[in-house]
Amino acid sequence: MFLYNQISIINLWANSQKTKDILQYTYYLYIYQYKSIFHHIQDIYYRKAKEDQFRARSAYKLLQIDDSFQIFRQVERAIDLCAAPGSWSQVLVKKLTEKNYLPSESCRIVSVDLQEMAPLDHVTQIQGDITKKTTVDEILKKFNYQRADIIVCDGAPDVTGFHDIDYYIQSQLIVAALNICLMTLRDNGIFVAKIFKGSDIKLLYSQFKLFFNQVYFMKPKSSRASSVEYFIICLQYTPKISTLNFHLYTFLKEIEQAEKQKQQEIIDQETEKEQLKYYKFITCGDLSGFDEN
Ligand SMILES: C[S@@+](CC[C@H](N)C(=O)[O-])C[C@H]1O[C@@H](n2cnc3c(N)ncnc32)[C@H](O)[C@@H]1O
Repeated sequence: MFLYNQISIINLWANSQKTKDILQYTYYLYIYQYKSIFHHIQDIYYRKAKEDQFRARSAYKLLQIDDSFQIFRQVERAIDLCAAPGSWSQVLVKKLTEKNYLPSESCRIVSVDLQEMAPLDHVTQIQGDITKKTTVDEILKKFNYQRADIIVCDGAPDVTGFHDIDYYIQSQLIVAALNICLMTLRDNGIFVAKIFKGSDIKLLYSQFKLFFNQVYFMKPKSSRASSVEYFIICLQYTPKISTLNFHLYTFLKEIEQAEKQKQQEIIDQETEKEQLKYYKFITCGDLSGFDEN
């Protein structure tokens, strides 16, 4: 009886604990939703984007970068990397239209993203990964092998919450974007990309300085103060050295890969040989009646 009472008290306590947990969870969910709705209502750029029919408030970041650096002064062909949902592409369309470079029969804006993006007039879309060489080939094909005047990249990985991993993936996107520049950007072209605060700014500066005459960092005022994002703005691309560097880099990489492959083949052959080795069968146990020959 005593034991039964104890069990029912524990059950009662556990049930009340569960209800408490559920109530607490619902409360947090409610606060979270309320906060994010409130955040949007408060956010002037969110409202402005709705009014100006931009697909995302990020459009203003690119517009503000342009206000400071006049990045669209001589732009006829543009590449938007990591473009979805497409507000930067909308800015590109707007800027090229102002200069009467659009509409045109030939392709002038190419946008790439892993995700499918709703169609946009004057924008040629590629659904692909910017870290893949095939994507670069596709971009070049769309431009009929002509080079771009500007490349923008607002790439951001799906944040895992593990800072090191997030920074690493973000930096890989920048490396991929830079590789695309090396293969598709014209002499004196412009490159703009999102970076994360906490990235090694000095290192980034010196690396990009190898390829561009001018390198700047900026946080547009439409970028939330709480966000870790910054932008790198690179002007006057100087392909002479960089293309050579890049070819040298790919050449060395190819050699490295070929060597790795060769080593792997040798290892595979060795293992296969080991496995095929003939082992003499030795019987064990009572061998008194056994004649080997
Ligand atoms: C912040 S959003 C870009 C917003 C966009 N600039 C705009 O204004 O609408 C980041 C995008 O990066 C894309 N992305 C992340 N990794 C990528 C990759 N490896 N290749 C292509 N796109 C990638 C994501 O799919 C996502 O749509």
